[in-house]
Amino acid sequence: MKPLYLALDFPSGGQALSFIKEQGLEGVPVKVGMELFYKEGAEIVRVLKEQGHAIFLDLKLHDIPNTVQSAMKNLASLGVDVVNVHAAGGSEMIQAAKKGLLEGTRIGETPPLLLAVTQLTSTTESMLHEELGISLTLEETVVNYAKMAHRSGADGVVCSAHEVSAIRQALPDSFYLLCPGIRLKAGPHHDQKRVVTPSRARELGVDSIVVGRGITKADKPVEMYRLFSEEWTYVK
Ligand SMILES: O=c1ccn([C@@H]2O[C@H](COP(=O)(O)O)[C@@H](O)[C@H]2O)c(=O)[nH]1
Repeated sequence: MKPLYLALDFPSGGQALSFIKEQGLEGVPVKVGMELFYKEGAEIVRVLKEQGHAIFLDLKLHDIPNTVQSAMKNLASLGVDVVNVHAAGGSEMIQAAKKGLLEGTRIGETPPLLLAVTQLTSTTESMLHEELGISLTLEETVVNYAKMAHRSGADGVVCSAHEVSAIRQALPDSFYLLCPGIRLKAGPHHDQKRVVTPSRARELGVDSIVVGRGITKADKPVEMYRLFSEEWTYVK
């Protein structure tokens, strides 16, 4: 199965849960990010799990290895499906994240997938060079991060679909590629810079996509959900 994670970027759990109910989106895979988690904490994860949603907990940990290991141990105990760290934290931090996840997973359960964020989909080539002082190209940077994450025990990376072909050439197909920055052809890009359509992401071999505002801010969210998911899962 190749999930489309609906990004629940809402100010409160009440708003997120009402949205799901009003739009009839009970049970769809969801992404809980910083906005919702920092407001509601683990309780929102418990409620969504109880309602049958697969959960990508997108907190993008980035700290010293010891702190990340302990934090991941706690996150694993929530029973979520996917978690992530910033690849920029380095190999020792990613290994520690993996260790924490294994420590926190209950016996008999599967640990969450561990993904490393390469370069945010809001980053451009010029930001990389001029603001972050990185002289490699964006694609080279993403592929380097992906290789390092793979060596360090991550199950995959978060990247833009723009870099998927280059990563697939460098690493085994089993390496999981999750892509935000997904927009319909005519949709607004908001703050995203490296965007692709759901059908292009599918053609490129992306494993899962994240869609937020294209659905949650639409006039008719459930119709947009249907458009995004049909374009994503369409089989000729
Ligand atoms: O590189 C990244 C990593 C994470 N995200 C998250 O995905 C969603 C995208 O939301 P849209 O409204 O569809 O733009 C959002 O929650 C981000 O925090 C990302 O966009 N890019």
